[in-house]
Amino acid sequence: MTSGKINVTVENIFPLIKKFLYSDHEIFLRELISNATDATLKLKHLTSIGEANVEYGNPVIEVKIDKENKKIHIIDQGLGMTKEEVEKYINQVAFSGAEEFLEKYKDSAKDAGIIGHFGLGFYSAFMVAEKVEIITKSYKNEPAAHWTCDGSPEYTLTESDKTDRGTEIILHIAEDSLEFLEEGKIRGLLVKYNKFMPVSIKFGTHTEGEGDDAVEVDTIINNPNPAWTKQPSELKEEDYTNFYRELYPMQFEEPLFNIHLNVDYPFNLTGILYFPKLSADLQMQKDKIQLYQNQVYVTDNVEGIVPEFLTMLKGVIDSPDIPLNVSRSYLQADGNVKKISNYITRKVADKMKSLFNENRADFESKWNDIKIVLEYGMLSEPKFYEKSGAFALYPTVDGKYYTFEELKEAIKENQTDKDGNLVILYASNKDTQHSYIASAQEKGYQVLLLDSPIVSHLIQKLEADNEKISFARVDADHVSNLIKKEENTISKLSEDEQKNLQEIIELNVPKGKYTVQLEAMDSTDEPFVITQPEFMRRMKEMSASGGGGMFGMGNMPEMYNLVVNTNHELASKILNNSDKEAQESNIKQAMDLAKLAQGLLKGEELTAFVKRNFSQLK
Ligand SMILES: Nc1ncnc2c1ncn2[C@@H]1O[C@H](COP(=O)(O)OP(=O)(O)OP(=O)(O)O)[C@@H](O)[C@H]1O
Repeated sequence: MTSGKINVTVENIFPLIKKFLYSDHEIFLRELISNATDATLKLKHLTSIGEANVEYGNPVIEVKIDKENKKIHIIDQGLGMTKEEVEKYINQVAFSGAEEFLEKYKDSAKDAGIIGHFGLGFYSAFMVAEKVEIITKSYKNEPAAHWTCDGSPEYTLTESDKTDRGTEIILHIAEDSLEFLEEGKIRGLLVKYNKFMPVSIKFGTHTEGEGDDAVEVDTIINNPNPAWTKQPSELKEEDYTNFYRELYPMQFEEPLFNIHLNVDYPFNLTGILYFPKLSADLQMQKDKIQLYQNQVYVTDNVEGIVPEFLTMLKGVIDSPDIPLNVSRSYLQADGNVKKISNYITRKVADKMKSLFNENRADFESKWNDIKIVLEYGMLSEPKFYEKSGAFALYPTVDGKYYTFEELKEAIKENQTDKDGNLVILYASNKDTQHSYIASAQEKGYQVLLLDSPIVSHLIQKLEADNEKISFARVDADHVSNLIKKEENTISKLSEDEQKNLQEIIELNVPKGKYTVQLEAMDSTDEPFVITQPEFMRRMKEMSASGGGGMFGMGNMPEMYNLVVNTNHELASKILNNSDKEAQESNIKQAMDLAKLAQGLLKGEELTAFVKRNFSQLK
């Protein structure tokens, strides 16, 4: 028997491990199963190249709970270790690794985000165990070894009579970790971390068949060959949907699209991303992409790895090339991570383009469910924006879908103003802006329906990037002014009359809230229209949905213009009415109708309006 002192300078490392890793005790199981998997795959490799002269067979990793004796066993059929190897890999190397880890991450260790990702390996067993045994037999023809350590730096190492190849780790669970002896707890951890590990993991047995045919079979926790490890050519659409179910058993909605990621140079990355139907609560949606390294689950927080706009997607990314033992800010500066992020962005753009080209009608039908992600991408990733011209859609209120180029072509004849600017009209709500949409359509204008919360930012960007193009919401001005065609129509009223009319109306309209603006328009255009100037409204919206440079704008009061058509009969009628009361009531009625069309007539005012109009019916 050998006994000795593990070579460490930190006097007693285990309490430290416990303390630092407090919040993530559960990772011990992932670490030990990873080691068992590595040992199994290494043996597979050795047998395949003829270095190990043993039968690889169909190895299984078994996890067993012995509740009575407070023990957990993790048993593999991998390559095992000789006594010398235990000495070398467990006593010396691994321990120095743990020590180095503590030295390096002492200060930042409180950042659980880092700590959980650090493969502390074998020694994480001491987070839950007061004593750990390793009984291991190498594939080489040598006696088995038995290592025991009780959490102090002392260990013993003897020979063992184990005859079958592989390693058994026995954890004597500490009093403060007895929860890990619960079957449900362990099953939960196995499903969380090991659901897709490449070697079968057995946890207990269950009965299959009934009556005389009933047999007891091993319960295998994982799917060792998940869809993302296969080639896209091997998979049918149905396989992708099935894998989505496997990933999110509680999710009942079908995904809209999937994107298979598969690259091995200059970095290694596989995965499948899904576009889900987005719920209104975008925050809830985040962090649903799972990150794996060689089929071992690492985290579902992919911030910094996946471009921000894609964090609303679901699915799996598997890459051994993402450094996880670093802080998030460092991650963003890492060259590989940057490349991975760019690759994913490009793949998503390419996929959108091919979906658009292959089946435009289908793509259009899904546009409303995916536009937020794509519009967000256009705003935040210049590369994505460049490519978006090929698939980004601009729907009209009538359900037609244009690309930006098509749109420009379709409207250039009728919607170019006298200065040569192309004016794109849009509405954000078909119902509340109905009367404005109708007026615009009467003039033969196309009206887009742009209703996502970040659209004001996108419009701003499109205007900045395209010369002589501007966007105006249909209620931004009187329809005759939205797209100014020729010099103003001549006013029927003289300048004095106009001045007079302005005063009369201003007297009857709440001060500060509305700016009265007289305009000479077609006599058939509406007499009173309330508009909301585009610029102020857009800045306010941008500020509300979060955006730099608009600081404070969100708090500005709503600003409206009251546009009065001086060529409409009503203007003359008001002006020439000598009965003050009748004049007032004409203005009041016209004003209320204008408010009604803009959705501003509410509450008490609305009640009074209804009452007044009923009484006029009498
Ligand atoms: N089940 C096992 N079978 C065979 N060898 C093992 C087993 N578990 C651990 N080892 C050996 O012990 C070494 C140390 O393991 P440990 O988990 O501490 O570190 P690691 O696996 O090398 O790295 P990591 O910190 O990423 O887990 C391994 O490299 C391996 O050689």
